[in-house]
Amino acid sequence: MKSGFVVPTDLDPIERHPKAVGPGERMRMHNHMCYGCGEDSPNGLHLEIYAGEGFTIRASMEVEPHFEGGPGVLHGGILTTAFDDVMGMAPLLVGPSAVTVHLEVDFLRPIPVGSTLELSATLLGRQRRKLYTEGVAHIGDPDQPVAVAHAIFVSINAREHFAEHLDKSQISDEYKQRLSRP
Ligand SMILES: CCCCCCCCCCCC(=O)SCCNC(=O)CCNC(=O)[C@H](O)C(C)(C)COP(=O)(O)OP(=O)(O)OC[C@H]1O[C@@H](n2cnc3c(N)ncnc32)[C@H](O)[C@@H]1OP(=O)(O)O
Repeated sequence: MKSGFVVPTDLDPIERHPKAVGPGERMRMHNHMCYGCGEDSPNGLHLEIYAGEGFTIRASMEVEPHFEGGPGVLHGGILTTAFDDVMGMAPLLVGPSAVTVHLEVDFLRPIPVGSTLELSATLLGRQRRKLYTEGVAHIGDPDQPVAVAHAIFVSINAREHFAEHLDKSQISDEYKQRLSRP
């Protein structure tokens, strides 16, 4: 497999945040209108995302007919979105809100409509504000991945990062209230 993703060798130590969701528990929804995991997003993926052991995250996704790209198979962009969201939860195990700055996917096998896609993500390490993650997807045999992803997230101050665009949110009032809390 080819990949341009390089994890630095001089990583900062990481430890699970004391307030992070425990292994086996569902990750707290960061935005109920999120296209990936928001339960109120009308056309979203509705991913249910769980914390795993250590620095891992997992989720399942039913490959619905309206996720089709090529005939009978999952659209690659939908898979990429699912990876983005599941891997984007990994930084929350160690604390910070973080946004994607880089995401790459190796598509290994077609994923048929009607299958159940199992996604997992691992936080590989941290260097300053950068959080390095790996994602794996399979549809049955965990030893036969159908796709592998690598991404870098950068931690942010959510209040400052989203301030300029908050008015465009479908739930701007809720967010203004949330982000104004000390
Ligand atoms: C409400 C809760 C939500 C919680 C969210 C929970 C889950 C959400 C899941 C979905 C996630 C998304 O889709 S997020 C949406 C898509 N992403 C975005 O919109 C992000 C757009 N980008 C940005 O706004 C900006 O690039 C920032 C703020 C992330 C970073 O800008 P900055 O603050 O000026 O920082 P900067 O110095 O440039 O970068 C910091 C470090 O990252 C490195 N870096 C920067 N870009 C890259 C890159 N493309 N590839 C590699 N490395 C990079 C820099 O070299 C530097 O490393 P060094 O000098 O330390 O070595």
